[in-house]
Amino acid sequence: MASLEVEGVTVAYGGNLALDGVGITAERGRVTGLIGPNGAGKSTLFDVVSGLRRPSAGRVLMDGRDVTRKGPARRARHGLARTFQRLELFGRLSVRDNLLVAAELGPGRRHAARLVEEIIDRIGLAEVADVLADALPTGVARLVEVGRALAVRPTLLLLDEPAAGQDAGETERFAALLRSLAGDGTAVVLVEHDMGLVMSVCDEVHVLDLGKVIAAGPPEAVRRDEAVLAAYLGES
Ligand SMILES: Nc1ncnc2c1ncn2[C@@H]1O[C@H](COP(=O)(O)OP(=O)(O)OP(=O)(O)O)[C@@H](O)[C@H]1O
Repeated sequence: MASLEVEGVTVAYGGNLALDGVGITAERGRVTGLIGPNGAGKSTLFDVVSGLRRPSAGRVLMDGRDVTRKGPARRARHGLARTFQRLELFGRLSVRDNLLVAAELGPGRRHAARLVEEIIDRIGLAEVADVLADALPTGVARLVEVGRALAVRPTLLLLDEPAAGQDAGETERFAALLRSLAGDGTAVVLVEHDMGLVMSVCDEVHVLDLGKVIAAGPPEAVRRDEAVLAAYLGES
């Protein structure tokens, strides 16, 4: 059973259809890419999956259970965590405390301090653990967001442009982290504009354009798909 199933999801902003009958799935142990030109509907789909926006049609299932009418807190308790395209860290807290706040809310709360140190090691944040989040370069702040999402021990992890602002070395380490999270059995869904990263880490890619899924499959098939090439060529 898929960790995440989205079926026929439609969202309109006024008269503009941001999502039009969208269906995607994500499995545990796999990295699923969600790509598409600017304005395709990727962040809106994350909002629907995480419970921040109610679709006008369609369903969201987590581990086979219909959560379409459940709020974000219920979905989080069921194992969902996400990061945001716009950074949402507590700027006046250190990196360690940002992680701790999340860990104390999650299923690992009784061992929160230890869990946080494990995440700091795993993501390579030891050097900045005591730095205030406001003082971090964007690429590092995005890693801290990922760390904060991990602090609730998610089974379904939605990452919205996590590699933006990272240099080539950071992106390479980040790719290894994504593979290792999938290796732990997490279902990772990745929205990302860095095509090199998407193509190298994803097991499967779904392509959105103007609110519709125009292609889905293994990265090497999707990158040759004519509808996908046309959608990206049309991007100004
Ligand atoms: N709050 C909103 N009110 C009205 N329209 C919105 C709102 N949020 C998004 N939209 C519109 O919905 C469509 C999908 O936007 P969305 O942000 O989901 O796309 P995206 O694929 O995440 O884009 P990007 O890659 O630029 O982040 C776009 O046409 C956008 O202008």
